[in-house]
Amino acid sequence: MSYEDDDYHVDTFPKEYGYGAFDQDGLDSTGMAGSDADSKPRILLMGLRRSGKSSIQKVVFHKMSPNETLFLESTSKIVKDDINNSSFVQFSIWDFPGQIDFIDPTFDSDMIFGNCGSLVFVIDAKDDYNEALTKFKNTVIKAYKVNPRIKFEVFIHKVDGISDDTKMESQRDIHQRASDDLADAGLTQIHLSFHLTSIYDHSIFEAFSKVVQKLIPQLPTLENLLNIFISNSGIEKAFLFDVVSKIYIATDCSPVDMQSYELCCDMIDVVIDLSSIYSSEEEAFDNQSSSLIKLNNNTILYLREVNKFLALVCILREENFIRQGVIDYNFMCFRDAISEVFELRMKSQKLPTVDERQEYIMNGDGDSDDENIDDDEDLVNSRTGKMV
Ligand SMILES: Nc1nc2c(ncn2[C@@H]2O[C@H](COP(=O)(O)OP(=O)(O)OP(=O)(O)O)[C@@H](O)[C@H]2O)c(=O)[nH]1
Repeated sequence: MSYEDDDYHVDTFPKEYGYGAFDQDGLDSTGMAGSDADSKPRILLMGLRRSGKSSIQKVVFHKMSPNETLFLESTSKIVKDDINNSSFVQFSIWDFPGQIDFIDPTFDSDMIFGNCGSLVFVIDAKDDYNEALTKFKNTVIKAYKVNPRIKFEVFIHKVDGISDDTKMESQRDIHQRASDDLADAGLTQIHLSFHLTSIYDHSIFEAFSKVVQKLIPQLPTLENLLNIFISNSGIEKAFLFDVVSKIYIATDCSPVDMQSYELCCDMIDVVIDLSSIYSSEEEAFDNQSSSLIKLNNNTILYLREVNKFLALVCILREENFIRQGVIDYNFMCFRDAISEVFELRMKSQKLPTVDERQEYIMNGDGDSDDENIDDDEDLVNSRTGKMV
């Protein structure tokens, strides 16, 4: 099967329940892009050949089953993919061919890195990573020079089948060597984030959740809302999910444990699967979507639709569910607040063009974000004040 094929198998989601056709607006190696994608923050997927970049993008955003990535062909040109599922989650992912040479003077680094939100560098943990680290260093130096606001994320990838000790040792070694290389280049101030990932489990979704969250300016507002919602409703943990990709765009401040996250992901799969098989409605997920699953350990999973793209999935003790009326009422307040944060964002959001962003970076101007955050705080206070 070719990478360019449209009819790759879709895992558990109905095919039409996705982000639409895979946008193959190919870019040439000098990076000329379509104008629409210029306005959205970019996530760049970079790394050596066969490190797993295309597989990650296909599995997380296009529901390809991990086994099918074995048949992906090598990427020969930059491929961009617009993710437009909601006002909160809007970005474009650019998948770079492994062989691209960032040091080549014909590579238009201003254009590529200018509007870049995150640079995800994928390192194959099962391979010798010396060459990958050299490429990583050169890429970071170049990218940072153009745009110091880029978030650098390192995926230590393909860690399936590797023991926990070896994983930790690889992470420690890669972290140390990458930081030393950058320090030698005089870049001690750059913050790198490391994630152990595999497409064969939920780790890739978890890692991508964290990457995407850093690009959502309203994250503190969403977290704040979730904190107040769970503490008023007797809930242990709540995730605000992007339903299509199953990445969580926000959660409350209690630590995330992988098992809880996996349970919530599985619940979304169950709801969408059952709904698409048995529902008479056209959409598998709509404003009536909700579900309750009782586990055999006194725990309840409770899912509610927030809007067309987002679902809130909560984990709570069975005895706290006696107050379902309170939970539902608080949820309504929460949902209203979310939709108002949306509207505020829509109003204030005129995404800057690449040139404006360049100017913004050079001037170090950050006032508009601060104003938006103040507006969001007022909103949180007014809405959560109504919760019981
Ligand atoms: N075991 C394992 N294999 C993986 C994982 N992710 C990707 N692969 C495999 O790695 C191989 C290369 O994956 P690609 O996604 O084509 O790699 P790429 O980085 O896009 O490669 P180029 O397009 O050549 O730059 C495929 O056979 C995938 O099945 C993973 O998490 N675990």
